[in-house]
Amino acid sequence: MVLLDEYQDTSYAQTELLSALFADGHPVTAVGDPNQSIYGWRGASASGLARFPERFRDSSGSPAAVGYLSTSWRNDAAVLDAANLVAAPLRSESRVEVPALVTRPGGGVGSVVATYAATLDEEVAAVADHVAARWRPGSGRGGAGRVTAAVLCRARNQFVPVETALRARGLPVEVVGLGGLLSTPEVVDVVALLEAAHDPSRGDSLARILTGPRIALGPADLHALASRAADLARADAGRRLDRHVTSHPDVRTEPPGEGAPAADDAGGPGAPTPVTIEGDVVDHRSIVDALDDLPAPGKPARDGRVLSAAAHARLTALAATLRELRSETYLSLPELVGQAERALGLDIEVEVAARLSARAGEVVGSGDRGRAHLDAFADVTAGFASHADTPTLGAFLAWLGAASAQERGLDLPLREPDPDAVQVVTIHAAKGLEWDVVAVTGMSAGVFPSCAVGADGPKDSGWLTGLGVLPFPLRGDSADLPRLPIREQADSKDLHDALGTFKLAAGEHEVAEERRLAYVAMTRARESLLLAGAWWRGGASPCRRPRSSSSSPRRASSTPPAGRAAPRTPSAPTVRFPPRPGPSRTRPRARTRCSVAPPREWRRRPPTAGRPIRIVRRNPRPSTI
Ligand SMILES: Nc1ncnc2c1ncn2[C@@H]1O[C@H](COP(=O)(O)OP(=O)(O)OP(=O)(O)O)[C@@H](O)[C@H]1O
Repeated sequence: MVLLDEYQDTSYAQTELLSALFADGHPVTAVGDPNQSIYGWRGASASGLARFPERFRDSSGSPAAVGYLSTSWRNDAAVLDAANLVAAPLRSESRVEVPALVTRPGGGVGSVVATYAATLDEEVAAVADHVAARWRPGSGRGGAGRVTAAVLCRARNQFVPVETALRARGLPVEVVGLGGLLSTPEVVDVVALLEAAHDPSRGDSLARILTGPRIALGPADLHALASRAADLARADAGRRLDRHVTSHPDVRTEPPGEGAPAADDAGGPGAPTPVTIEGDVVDHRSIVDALDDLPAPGKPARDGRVLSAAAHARLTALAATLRELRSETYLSLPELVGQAERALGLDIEVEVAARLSARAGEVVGSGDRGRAHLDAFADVTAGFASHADTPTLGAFLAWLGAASAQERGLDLPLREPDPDAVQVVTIHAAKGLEWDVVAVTGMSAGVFPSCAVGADGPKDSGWLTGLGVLPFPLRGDSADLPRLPIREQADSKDLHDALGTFKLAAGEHEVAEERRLAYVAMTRARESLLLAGAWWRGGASPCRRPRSSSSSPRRASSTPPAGRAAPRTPSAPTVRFPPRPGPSRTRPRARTRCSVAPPREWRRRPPTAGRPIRIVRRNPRPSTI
């Protein structure tokens, strides 16, 4: 018997493979929820479940039998109501019947709270306050009294403000997933040191170490180091030019003196120094080179800047550390990472932070999480070393760079979440997990849902732009995807119209994917769910005009397909948003007229302006939350 779990995340190619293996009447059971299909961007086909009975017929040749697991054993009533409300359009448009989930017998009432703040800072503050008021660590055997909590983010760039706000309230925080791990301070330092050791052009990585607590260079010393790099570059250029012009009579040389590179850089006292053009030397040497070739103590650079004695001593020690790391490339990757950790003194630092936190009764530095971050990174390193074809430092750093840059692809949970820490996690990485208290952040139009919204509704370019998307006509599940019938258009006007129609359909497709993501996020909560957004968010163009609710007629249609039962009307929670900031309110830090809209396309009913927070249901029984 073969059990295929999370079948909604299966791609067309995987279905073909599985069907080649097992579709000959072999007993196969697939379990999945099309409303939780959140990997469409990497080829998963939400309609795969609908095709399963036909593809995997039983031994008698009949389509596979379908059964329903419609009881939610996790979510309390209010949480489930809200999740069902968000999923209602998905159910009505789905090719496979998906009954709304019902609460378990004797399930709790639960609560759903929505808050819409003026700014991002206020939003994360509200989230942190909400979590701090409910989260409790386990006490005694078996973690009695424990209330688990997590903050779910649509994108990793939301992690830092959330984590900062949680830590400010003394909460232990665990950032889940590789992407999150790479943003923890300890791991950032280790990676920066390795990058500086591996690649002399990574002045940016070295700057992180130089300005961190260990080296702590001030602006004047940083400037002096940059001047040293410039001097080295000039000396390089001079040497190159010198070689080049030995037979060129037009190039003038001048004796060393005021304005010349340091003598030790230019071939010794008395050596002629060619005149070079300033623009030629820019960026030829980085501060990594300068660190490797420090001037003598107290010796000024050509522009007169000089490293302080303390800075010179610390930089000399750091240069020795980098040289040592470079000379240890014969070590295995995990050993090299361990060396970098010790070279930075992180092993001692995290231990001290843990002990100070325990003694003070509040979180100092990374509290007791620093060691866990470093251990998790050691696991990642070991995993890479054992699986990669070329487990070199360069390959590892390139892979980490891709993990940082990719918003979703590599963001997998690395280990079981710590039950006594508040998790900060992307929604994709939260799939399959559950907590007593869940806060979903960034629920502002353009952030979550992340689709662009035009005057006619959500729009998306689908496969038309960007090389990362396979053209829909080439996909095996193209029948389930928006079509662009280019060949059927008679003229450019028709083609233009067809493009517009395609972009709207692709926008709807995108909204459906975001809606499934919201459904996944909301169903992670057992008892308490907070939905949070903000009118004004950071970023270059943070403002959008608020849109009317369910503005797209196509999406607003809740008529079920012919022959299918109408979905159960959910007992919709009423959530109100605060009134849109009036013209007298200006965006903090940047004066703009417009504002961010709440995710109205997720709701059937227009919100009524009013109080910012409404408790959906009150829990009449005593609760730990
Ligand atoms: N029959 C049951 N009785 C009591 N609790 C149950 C039962 N089945 C599942 N649960 C609990 O309900 C929760 C959800 O179960 P499970 O994780 O198996 O569901 P799921 O469908 O895989 O969830 P999802 O796909 O949404 O992550 C878990 O805490 C599990 O222990």
